[in-house]
Amino acid sequence: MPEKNVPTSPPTCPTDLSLIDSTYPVGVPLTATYRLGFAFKTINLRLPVILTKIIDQLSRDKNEIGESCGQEARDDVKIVVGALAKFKNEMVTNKPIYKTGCKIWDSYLEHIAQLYFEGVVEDVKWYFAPWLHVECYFYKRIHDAFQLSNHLKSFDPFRKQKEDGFECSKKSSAQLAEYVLSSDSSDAVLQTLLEVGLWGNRCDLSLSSGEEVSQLGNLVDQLQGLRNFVLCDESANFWKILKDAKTANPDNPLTVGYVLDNAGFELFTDFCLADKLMDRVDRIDFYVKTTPWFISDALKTDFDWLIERMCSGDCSDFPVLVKLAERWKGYVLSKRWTVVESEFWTYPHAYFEMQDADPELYSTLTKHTHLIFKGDLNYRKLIGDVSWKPDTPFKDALRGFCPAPLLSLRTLKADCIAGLRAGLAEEIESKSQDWLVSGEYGIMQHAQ
Ligand SMILES: O=P(O)(O)OC[C@H]1O[C@](O)(CO)[C@@H](O)[C@@H]1O
Ligand SMILES: [Mn+2]
Repeated sequence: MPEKNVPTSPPTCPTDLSLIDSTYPVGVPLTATYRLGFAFKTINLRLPVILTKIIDQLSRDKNEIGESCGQEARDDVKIVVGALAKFKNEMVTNKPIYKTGCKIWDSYLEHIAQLYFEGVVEDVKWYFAPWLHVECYFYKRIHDAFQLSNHLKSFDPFRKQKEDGFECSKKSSAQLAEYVLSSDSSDAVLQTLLEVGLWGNRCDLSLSSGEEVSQLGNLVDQLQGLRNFVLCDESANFWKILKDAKTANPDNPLTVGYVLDNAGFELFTDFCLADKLMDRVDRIDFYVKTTPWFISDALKTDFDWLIERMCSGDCSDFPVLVKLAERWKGYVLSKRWTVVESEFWTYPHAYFEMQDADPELYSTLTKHTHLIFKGDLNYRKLIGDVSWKPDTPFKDALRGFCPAPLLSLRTLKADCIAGLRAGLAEEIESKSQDWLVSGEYGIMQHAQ
């Protein structure tokens, strides 16, 4: 690991509430301290908007919630809204990141305080703490507000947006389904679906603060035009490892650990890729979150909903969707597709910390022939949300995390990146100033 690129010493996080009018220096965890970084924009603008939307939506829907969950649930709405409003005030006034009473979170907070704030927990504040920690804490606190209620503990404030995300992309989904059903399992088709999976990641709802993002048009037809926007394509290693593993041990079951990101259209693209992958591997384990996360992230309920929805009368206009979903149901029933829930994905930890924080999950991941990590947040956690020099080797940025060979498919929506060839970042920057956060560019990076 080249010492010069690794942020061994913590950044100086000013505790005098002064922000810095620049973007991040090299080698520090991203924080909102730097006014010109995307972290600042997120904490200053995007997160308050997301929270306000939840509060408004709950207030608007309280009668409906009362009708479907009972009068007491209607009263619960008031409790949750009160807690969220108080929480919003903490955030916008840069209060400390308070303890939550949850051991794993509280000790992580102490760890952050030790690393960056000389152990003073009260100094870990919204604008000065590492962005990754703060943004994860944001969703944890939203979830905690619902835990104060009696009847809304498992209420998902983002469910409707996630479902709408798929509904609005139905036509494109049907075109993709047609492609999947009518094509063979050649290398070219599999590569096409890998790229489809990559670009499916443009459809997250967090970047848009919850505004509808749908796929329009036939994604397969759009791939040619999108190829110039792939900044790093190491996907050949993925296919090679699967092939070599089969040749070396034809009787050993091959499995892929597929760490999902967003529900809705992105999940649909993941299923299309997984469908064709079944000709190469024996089993795919899909890793999902356990609580509503970054608006559109997939839960087990979203996984099940999508397949059910496709089989239901609501998709009868698109028989290809029904047909494909029947096949996917079969994979689930035969356990060739499994859903694995783990709380670790909703911890604030970067992945280089997984082995200590959740040795069991780490060891489960080591058993896969290959791993796929979808999306921007997974990428941020892979490289520790650090402002690496963009040509830092991806493997170095992982800081030892590599439980099995892994492929990251990510469209760029946060200002951290590693693994680019020297000079490329500058080239792209001269064409598009917001290339790191616009979601226009993508990477397929591999490590083993
Ligand atoms: O769904 P993804 O691809 O992980 O994206 C999540 C989004 O949330 C962010 O973490 C910022 O809110 C960005 O990194 C990204 O825009
Ligand atoms: Mn997401």
